[in-house]
Amino acid sequence: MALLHVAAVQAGYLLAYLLAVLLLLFFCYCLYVRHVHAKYDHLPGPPRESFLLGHSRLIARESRSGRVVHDRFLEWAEKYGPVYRLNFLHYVIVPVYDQEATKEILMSPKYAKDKFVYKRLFNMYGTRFLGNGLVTAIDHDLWYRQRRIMDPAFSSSYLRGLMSTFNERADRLMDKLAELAESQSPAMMRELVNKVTLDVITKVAFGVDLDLFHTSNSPFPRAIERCLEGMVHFLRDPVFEYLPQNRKEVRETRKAVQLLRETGSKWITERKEAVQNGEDVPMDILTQILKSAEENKSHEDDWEIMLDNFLTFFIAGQETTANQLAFAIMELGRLPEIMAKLREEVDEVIGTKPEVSYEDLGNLTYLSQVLKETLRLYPTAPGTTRWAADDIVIDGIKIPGGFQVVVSVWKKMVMLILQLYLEVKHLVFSQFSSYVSSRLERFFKDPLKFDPERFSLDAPKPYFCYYPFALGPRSCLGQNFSQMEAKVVLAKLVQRFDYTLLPGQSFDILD
Ligand code: HEM
Repeated sequence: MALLHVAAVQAGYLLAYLLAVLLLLFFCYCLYVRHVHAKYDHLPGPPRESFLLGHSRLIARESRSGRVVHDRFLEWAEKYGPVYRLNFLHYVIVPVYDQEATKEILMSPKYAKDKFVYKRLFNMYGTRFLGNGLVTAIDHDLWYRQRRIMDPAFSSSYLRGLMSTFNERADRLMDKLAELAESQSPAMMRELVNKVTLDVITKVAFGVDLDLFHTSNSPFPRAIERCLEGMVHFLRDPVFEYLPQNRKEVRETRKAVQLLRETGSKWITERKEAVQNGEDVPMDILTQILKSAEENKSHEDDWEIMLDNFLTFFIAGQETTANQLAFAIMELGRLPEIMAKLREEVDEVIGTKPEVSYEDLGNLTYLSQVLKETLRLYPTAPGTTRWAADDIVIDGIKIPGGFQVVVSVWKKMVMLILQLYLEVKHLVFSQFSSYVSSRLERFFKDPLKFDPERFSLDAPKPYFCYYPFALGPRSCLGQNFSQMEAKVVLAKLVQRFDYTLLPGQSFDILD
């Protein structure tokens, strides 16, 4: 009994010690956050809602309410100028809308992608998601090796060879639209262009014909949508996954990621076997993904990295172009004069030809302008972020660089030596929103007006304020691919159909 009493007293002391240490650590952390605030509070910015959570609850609220979070960033950019700050714990986010700083940061490999956003996408809700794939790789060497191997699959000579696939997949959409027109049924264009771009990417990237216009139960469109929605909530709302009302969404998102990774595993295995059996395989993205793993033999994680890239192309290569097409179709439906001008060009360049050729693409200049203007108002991948390691001056304001401290504390406690390594990473990162930049009056006059003339050949080129494909070494690898595909689809649509938008629908952007 006495022994038990002693043990209980000792356990009580231990708990008290532990609590005291935890309180001390929390106190030190709060001091640290205070120090970070003091260091960056000379930057203008909206008032913090909370000492520790900074602006994150406001952003999460905005996201949950269904409003476009970027509109809030736009308001702040208009109010606080080309550089301001936002806080979350010990992180400082610095949105940048200064052209020279945009040029310096995005064009230089010195500024790596930041860990706060991109490391977070390594796993989503505990399941490996984009891992160390091309979009999310932070380590320069790992990224560079992959990019160098992937480049040939996006060279102009390779892309030229994809014209027949672009035409053929676009024709499937035209056949479907003809069917709908015949029966006078409405066409849900966002859904339909999604099918085209998914059909295209799976065919040209992985050699698989999903034929979504004739397959009604493919799980892939929904899985991709689920991943993208999940990604938005996961990035914006740190507590999203812990709220009971979100359990179903979290579970479905995990399942969607698993489905895509399992599909990747299956298709990669089949391709590997085909290569081993000496079969002829296309020099497509899947072949390049296998090559990058071969060159990377020392990397124990190569299978997982192949899957990371499989997911990266499956997702990055599809929805962005589909949404660009959907927005372009919407604007053309709303603006008959622009549609008439485009039709004139398409009639002149394509006429009644059944195929759009590679040479035709260069002559469809007004169509290029329409597509560029679409991405100005509706950038379908709205931004990027970079880690600012060193001090930088933006618009005359000095912004101290991020630094990393490693604090080592060791303490003797109840017969145990507890060594506690506490790594406190203080990250400052610059955020570039193409959505905000393109909607600022100081860069684009009358910014909400859809006007393709902004991109006519004799108009001044936007100077580091228009970057729907990002800029510099980490810019979009699929830019030319996507714009060739978009041009073929839109040219064929305009060549073959007149359309009007159904009345009563909303033109609001879904974030
Ligand atoms: C309208 C269509 C598209 C838009 C607006 C777009 C936009 C972007 C943006 C903004 C980035 C930078 C992302 C970041 O920094 O986080 C990016 C990266 C990337 N995109 Fe695209 N993209 C489009 C289509 C495509 C397509 C069709 C593919 C592939 C077939 C693709 C493959 C990639 C890859 C691999 C990267 C990572 C590049 C790197 O870091 O080396 N994209 N894209």
